[in-house]
Amino acid sequence: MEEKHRETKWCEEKEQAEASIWKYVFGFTEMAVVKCAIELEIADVIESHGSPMTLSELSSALACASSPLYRIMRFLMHRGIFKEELTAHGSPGYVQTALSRRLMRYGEHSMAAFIMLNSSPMVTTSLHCLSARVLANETSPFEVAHGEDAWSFLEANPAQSQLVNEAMASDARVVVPAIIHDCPEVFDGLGSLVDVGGGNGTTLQMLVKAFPWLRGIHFDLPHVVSNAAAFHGVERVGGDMFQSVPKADAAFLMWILHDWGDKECIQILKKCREAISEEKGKVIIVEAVIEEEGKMDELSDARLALDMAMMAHTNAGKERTLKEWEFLLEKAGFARYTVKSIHAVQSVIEAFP
Ligand SMILES: C[S@@+](CC[C@H](N)C(=O)[O-])C[C@H]1O[C@@H](n2cnc3c(N)ncnc32)[C@H](O)[C@@H]1O
Repeated sequence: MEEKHRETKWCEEKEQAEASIWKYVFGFTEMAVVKCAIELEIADVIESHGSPMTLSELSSALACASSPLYRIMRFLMHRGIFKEELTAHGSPGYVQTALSRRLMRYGEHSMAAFIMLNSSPMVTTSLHCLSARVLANETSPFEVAHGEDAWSFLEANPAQSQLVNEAMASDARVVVPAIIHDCPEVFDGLGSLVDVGGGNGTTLQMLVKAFPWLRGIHFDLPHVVSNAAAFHGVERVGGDMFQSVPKADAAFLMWILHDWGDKECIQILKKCREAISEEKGKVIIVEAVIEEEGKMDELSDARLALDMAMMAHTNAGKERTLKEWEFLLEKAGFARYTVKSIHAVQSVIEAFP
């Protein structure tokens, strides 16, 4: 009886594998089709049409042939990215979903820039070299692919640097409202905030707008800060966080520490600790916290994929478990910390001197 049960289970597993393997055979295709939809601005065109849009209306708006467009839309509809509804004349038309709105170039919660970055040759070439890192731990796939580390490469390639900054900004436009909504108390009592590695300044602009009592200091590498737009209430400072961090009541680090190994993180955190005020000071870290087995949620896949991205694009960066965060904070001399979950891939960790 038990033998029979085992055999049935094995057959079911084999059948499942036959279907699941195609997900990997065509894994990149899904990304390529979504990238194609972003390049054509399909979601933006359907959004501005404002009602179900027929294939012929869509193809004339995009000035393209209807037959390849039909096949692209069939693929995207099958994945639930667009939906079909009848037009006022009873013809089938395409409409947006919450997911397709994320593909709009100019939408409020657009993640188009992040997809454009992750499907760009700069990113995919280093992902192709992931095995080099596994075979020799010190090897950086990014360096194997591009001949230098990501920061030197980006400094020498302004167009690629812009691609990264736009991608980060698109994530910031999603996660910063979640922070403001889910834990506004984090900013209570603070007079000034330095955003360490603030990218193109999007995050700090949103924080200063939401908490107008904050004086913002946008701190990043000189070539990054010099390309960021000026914003009322925000001072721009170029420098190196490994040397020193501008003084403020609190330091804010979003998607910074996961770029670095433990030794560098401790160095950055110590510089932040020196920069903040001793009484009301704190360091606010916005990063993923990898869950222990069995405590996964619907964003766990994204956090683990991000860890693979860190393995591919940085020398020693990684996503960290709570125990690993605790280790870093203790080594950097912080007395205590709290962790707040928000509706995002990241959590908010507050570390106090
Ligand atoms: C992944 S991006 C995060 C950007 C931003 N915090 C966000 O979440 O949108 C990492 C940032 O760290 C900055 N960075 C790298 N090395 C740095 C250094 N030594 N000093 C200051 N900033 C640095 C990069 O220029 C980049 O803007």
